[in-house]
Amino acid sequence: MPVEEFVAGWISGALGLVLGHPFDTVKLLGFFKGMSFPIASIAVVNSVLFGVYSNTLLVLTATSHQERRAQPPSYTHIFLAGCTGGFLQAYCLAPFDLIKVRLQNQTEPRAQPGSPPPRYQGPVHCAASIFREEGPRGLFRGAWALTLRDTPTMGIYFITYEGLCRQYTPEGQNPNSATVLVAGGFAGIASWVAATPLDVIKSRMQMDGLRRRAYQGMLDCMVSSVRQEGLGVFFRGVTINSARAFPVNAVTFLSYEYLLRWWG
Ligand SMILES: C[N+](C)(C)CCCC[C@H](N)C(=O)O
Repeated sequence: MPVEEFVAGWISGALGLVLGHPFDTVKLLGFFKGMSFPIASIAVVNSVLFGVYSNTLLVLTATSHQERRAQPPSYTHIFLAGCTGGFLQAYCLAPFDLIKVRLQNQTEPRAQPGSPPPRYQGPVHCAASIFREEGPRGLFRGAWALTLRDTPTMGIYFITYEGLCRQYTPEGQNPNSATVLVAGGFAGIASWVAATPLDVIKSRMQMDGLRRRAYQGMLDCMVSSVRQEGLGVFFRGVTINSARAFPVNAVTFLSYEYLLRWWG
């Protein structure tokens, strides 16, 4: 099984993430607060995404990464491989994402002296507390919403990337850097716009129970969010998600493409 894609996915994901982190934390105090944890987690998550994507294409089309420029896979195959990658990476991402959301949501108390100390002291403490209080399943709170968010939208991600690259590249050639950056950036925006409604629900499920409110499940969370806040709730954060998505995914795809080219 080719492993280059796993390694390239890891490195490129980490590079993209450094760029995106300030956007992730923009509502909060310190911009680069908690950077080492996401870097460590992206190692697993992005390499699963790109590794599974590429190996699924290998199974579906019997072409390796190197052969795919000359024999481009169909969009159906690209979509299916993207969904498969998205599905599996969501499962790996779930505990990391839960911890990220929990930690980011407790940043405010720092500002007020005399307020109670934050519940979690850091990522390891957060994971350990959840594990102790709720067992291993607690670490997968919101995982279903996350999987639903990422499976189709990762298909959209790769289709947009490939589609734009093909549009602006002469047949049989590799896309140039400008094309890769723009296609990667728009792939990020397209998939994040589509992912935002379930992203909102996912984050609410992950915070559920901590601040009194307890949802019965994902559907209940959707219905009560819409009842209280209207349909606009599904687009909460869409602008910041898109602003973040462009640079993050431009850099991710650029480094991914070039690492694979260097390695032959
Ligand atoms: C599927 N979904 C839209 C959620 C993510 C697509 C892009 C993934 C990338 N690591 C990023 O963080 O932007």
